[in-house]
Amino acid sequence: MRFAAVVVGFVASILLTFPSLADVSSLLDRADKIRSSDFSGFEALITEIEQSDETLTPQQMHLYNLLKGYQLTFTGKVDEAIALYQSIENSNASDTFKLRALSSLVNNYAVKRDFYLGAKAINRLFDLREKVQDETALESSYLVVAIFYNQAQQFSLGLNVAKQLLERDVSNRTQCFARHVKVEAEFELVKILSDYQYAKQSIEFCKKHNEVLVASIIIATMAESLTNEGRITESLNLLQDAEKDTLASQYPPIIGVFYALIGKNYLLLDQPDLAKSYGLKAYNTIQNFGMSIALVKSLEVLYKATEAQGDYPQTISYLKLYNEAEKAYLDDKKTRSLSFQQAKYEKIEKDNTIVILDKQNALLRTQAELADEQSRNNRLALTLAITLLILLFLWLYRSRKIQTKLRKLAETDELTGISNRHYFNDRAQRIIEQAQQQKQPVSFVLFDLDHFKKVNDTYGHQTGDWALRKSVLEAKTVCRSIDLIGRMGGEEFGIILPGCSVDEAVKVAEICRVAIERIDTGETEHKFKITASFGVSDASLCGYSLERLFAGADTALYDSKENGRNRVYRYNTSKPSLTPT
Ligand SMILES: Nc1nc2c(ncn2[C@@H]2O[C@H](COP(=O)(O)OP(=O)(O)OP(=O)(O)O)[C@@H](O)[C@H]2O)c(=O)[nH]1
Repeated sequence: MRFAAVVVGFVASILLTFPSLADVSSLLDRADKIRSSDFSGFEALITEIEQSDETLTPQQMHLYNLLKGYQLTFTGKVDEAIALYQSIENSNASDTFKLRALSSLVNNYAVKRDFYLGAKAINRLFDLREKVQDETALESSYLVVAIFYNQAQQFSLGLNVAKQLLERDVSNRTQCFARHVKVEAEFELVKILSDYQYAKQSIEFCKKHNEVLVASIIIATMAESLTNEGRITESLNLLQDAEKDTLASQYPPIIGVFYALIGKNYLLLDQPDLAKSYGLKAYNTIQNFGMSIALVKSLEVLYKATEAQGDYPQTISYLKLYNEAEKAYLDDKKTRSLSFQQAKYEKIEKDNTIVILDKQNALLRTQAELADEQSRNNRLALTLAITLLILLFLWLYRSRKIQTKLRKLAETDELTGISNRHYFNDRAQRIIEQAQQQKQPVSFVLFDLDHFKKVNDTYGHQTGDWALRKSVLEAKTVCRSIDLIGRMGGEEFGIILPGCSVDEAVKVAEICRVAIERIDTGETEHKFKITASFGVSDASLCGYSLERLFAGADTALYDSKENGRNRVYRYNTSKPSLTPT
């Protein structure tokens, strides 16, 4: 309690006046610098800022709010200060500003003795500290936490943070305060200091850097430790040497402790009168300051001194007051510790919940990743299957094409593009069978180019090939789609005409003969005549047999050749069916 107020309230008494400053920004910076060393100057600057016409930027507004909060705390408006700091914490201020606000919040909760909310603010402060680089804000946050821990009776924690702070390159003021926290924590843990040398150095350090009040507090701690060890005279000397400085601080809680400790030492030296006078000094200093350890100590000295003096009525009244003050003090101590523990366990519970949630999230993430992986695998498998299918399809298509090509090659006469004899026979056989089943007529025309050897011999083999292709083309033009034309070999061709009687077939043959006869050979650059001789048979004459139809047509063709060529003969007659035009 005594120290929380010191942190926010200790100021130098020198009042500085400032010349009118150029802009709000420099006013804010100056106010920030002098706030703990010159409170009056600081307040003057705050008033100047408030009266300025300048509009504050958001950053300047955050700094102004921080400083305003400091002013509110110092003037006892702790609740208002807390509300302001909370608004900074929840604003869009930078992390450094937020850390400063949180440090001040912790400090204000300590002043308010609300150790539960203070401990909760410390948890938020720890989270934020990771993100802040500003050394001054960090240093100040460590110091506030260290002091808060001691206030909350968590001396091991206070000692730890003070040690961390002393390892850093901190300001002299912070070092002095951290040294005090360390000495106090060590003392409170075992009630006897182990290192008086360190305590002495700390007193000297703080005095050297004008932190006289903090030096007095360390002196009080050291003196109490000496008293506890039975080193009464040393304790008394230490306290009396520092009495003047301590009185100059005008800070009742520490003056009260000093007097009470001197009184206690006199008690132990069997000097109850002196003990009582210091006990009274202590009591008078502290009695209106509220509950404090100084009050408890002063009443203890008073009831023991009056008891030693034999003034029992006084002893009873002091003892009554002592019991009340001690009970209140112990209750307060217990409450501080419990409040802190409650916040601590709530944090542990929250952290555990976060750990569980994190684990659940990790599990969900793993499941999602697995599902993702599975769907990726499925997609991959599908793509692979589709690719394989496409490849298979392409392969089938290609092999089908090759097969078709091969089959075509096997079925087709290369030179003319019509069916070769083998394929012609196959298909003709089926057409004839079908005609027989349907009792339909079917005819067969066989034709052979005349004196073709002479064409080859006279105009060359290539011209002969041309004549063969051209004759076939002409023959095809007279054929219907259901007719089948094929090359029987050399310059001999056959046509199967399903549904045609021999008379109709003779007419078709005649048209074909005329068409071949009319071929213009000009494009070969040779002028010659192409003619062909025809023999026609049909199923009514030869029966439904390819062999017999062929033989019949061949006989007629022979007759045609024998009787002058370039004519159409039908089987079984001795005269030509039609004469050449
Ligand atoms: N240019 C060419 N000539 C062929 C082809 N196949 C057969 N020949 C020729 O056709 C000619 C057939 O001659 P021949 O059997 O004596 O019959 P022709 O000369 O037509 O006499 P006739 O049939 O009695 O009118 C031969 O000279 C063969 O070499 C071919 O694919 N191309």
